[in-house]
Amino acid sequence: MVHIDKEYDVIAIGAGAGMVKVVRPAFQLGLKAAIIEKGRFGGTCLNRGCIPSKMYIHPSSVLRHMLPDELEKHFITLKEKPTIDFEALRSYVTTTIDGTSDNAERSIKANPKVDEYQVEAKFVGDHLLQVGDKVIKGKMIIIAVGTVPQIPKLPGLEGTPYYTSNEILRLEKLPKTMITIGGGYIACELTYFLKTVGVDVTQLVRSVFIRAEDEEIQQEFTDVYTKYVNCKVGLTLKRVEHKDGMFTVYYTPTGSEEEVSVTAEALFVATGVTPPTKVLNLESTGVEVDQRGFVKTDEFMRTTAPGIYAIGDVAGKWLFRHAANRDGEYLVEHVVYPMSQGQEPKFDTPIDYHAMPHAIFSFPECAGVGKRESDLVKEGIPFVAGKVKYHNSAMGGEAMRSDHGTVKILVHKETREILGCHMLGEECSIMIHEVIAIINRHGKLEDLLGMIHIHPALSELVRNAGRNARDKLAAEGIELPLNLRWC
Ligand SMILES: Cc1cc2nc3c(=O)[nH]c(=O)nc-3n(C[C@H](O)[C@H](O)[C@H](O)COP(=O)(O)OP(=O)(O)OC[C@H]3O[C@@H](n4cnc5c(N)ncnc54)[C@H](O)[C@@H]3O)c2cc1C
Ligand SMILES: NC(=O)c1ccc[n+]([C@@H]2O[C@H](COP(=O)([O-])OP(=O)(O)OC[C@H]3O[C@@H](n4cnc5c(N)ncnc54)[C@H](O)[C@@H]3O)[C@@H](O)[C@H]2O)c1
Repeated sequence: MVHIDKEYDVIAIGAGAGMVKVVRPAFQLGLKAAIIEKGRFGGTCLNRGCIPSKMYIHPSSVLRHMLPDELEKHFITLKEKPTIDFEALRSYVTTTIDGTSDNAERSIKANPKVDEYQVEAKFVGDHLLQVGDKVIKGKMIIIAVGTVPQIPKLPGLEGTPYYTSNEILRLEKLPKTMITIGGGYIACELTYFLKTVGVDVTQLVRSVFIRAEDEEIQQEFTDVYTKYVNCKVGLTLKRVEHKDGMFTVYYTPTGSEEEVSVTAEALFVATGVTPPTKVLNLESTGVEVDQRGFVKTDEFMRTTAPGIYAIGDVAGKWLFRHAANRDGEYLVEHVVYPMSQGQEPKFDTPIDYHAMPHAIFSFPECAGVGKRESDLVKEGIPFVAGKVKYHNSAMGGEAMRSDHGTVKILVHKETREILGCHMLGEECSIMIHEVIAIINRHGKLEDLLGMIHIHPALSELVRNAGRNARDKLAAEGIELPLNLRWC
């Protein structure tokens, strides 16, 4: 018989979304709650993810706008080459994120309504967790342990001082030269930042960039990105050598047997993420994981063990902070709040991810929501794709003089429901939001075109893509409601 030191209504493992989105509302609703966190409060997003990366990327974008080509376009000359004080920026980033994390932890420590265990948790039974020398029990347990960098089995790599995003976001000094491995979100965002602040980077991409993106956007991203960053695309990595402080990565280009290599001072490995579920000792519970170690959950975030839930990255569905947040909000509405009222969980409406958006904060920037063109083709849904280029708008063209950028909007041919939208170009992570609102409400083309768009804001591009979809519907002889024809 296991001795139980303390019992709770709600316990979350992981102080990212688990803390802010579940444990905090739980104790605010009067439930007995505990948080277990082995590292810093705030999880990946605050300490080594979204926040520090954007704190580096934004100044990089300011600097990129000062590149001679950009300035000449707007008839500006700069007498001296702009430089970035990396040490000052690094210090600002580190102090800000560490301060926010420390404050969050301090406020939890000072709060008598919640217990904090600063250890690595592991299960010792379905509702039992070992936290240091104590065993605690939770009626409801939320696994919110996120993901960690995944390292490929590449001969010669293990034991070398390569960087992952964790180290890149804490760099004390910029390397002069660097090799990046990977073509996903992390590789493209952080390599963009490093290249812009002056690191001579070569990026090695196995097959394609940002593979989950709508194909057309992916192609334009590749065209623009590879003009900005030196990339080798389409290859098989062979091995890594670390000698005299230098990394050499050997690879064969696709279709060739000949081994080639690239050498640099630093190596950045950005080849995906993996869930840290092995240490959780899930074998002592009924919680099952899939082949990659992600916790299996249903559409109510229930694991295969009653009363145990998984949210965020570890559930392997959507690996975004805004997704983890929504998972937490859903659990509070459907399980935590009813529990605080002495009621059973409400498993009536599954979580709705159909309007899950994303953005890639690289150069170029991309954003999307809903179905891709290839999804609609595969699903046999009749649609038209309304498209517009940035330069075909007053702001994107005449004012900003954009040489790239697209907005594409996918509309159901019969119902005119907006099914997806994909963008590439300046500020598209902001522009996408009007379409998120429409898709979220299963809105139609007339909902977009009926809105008055501010002239000549960049958002007119979204409307113009909608107009293009309308014209395509009309060209196919599809009868349109009167209010659509002149918008
Ligand atoms: C470089 C980078 C940039 C990113 N940029 C963005 C972005 O711009 N926008 C976006 O939406 N997403 C971004 N992401 C992804 C985002 O960070 C994650 O989707 C999000 O943080 C997941 O939240 P989570 O709560 O599921 O897990 P996490 O935030 O990872 O939190 C999990 C916590 O659990 C703790 N933990 C793990 N195992 C245990 C254990 N056994 N016991 C106790 N504690 C444990 C960890 O220490 C961690 O603090 C980025 C990620 C990276 C790496
Ligand atoms: N802006 C954002 O929202 C944002 C930013 C960063 C990260 N994230 C999240 O973090 C997750 C992880 O990002 P990521 O970039 O690590 O993963 P990813 O899955 O986006 O990209 C991984 C890349 O590594 C490559 N790769 C994998 N194994 C390889 C191997 N053995 N050899 C060569 N290349 C290999 C893949 O082909 C791919 O290009 C993303 O899925 C995303 O959801 C989001």
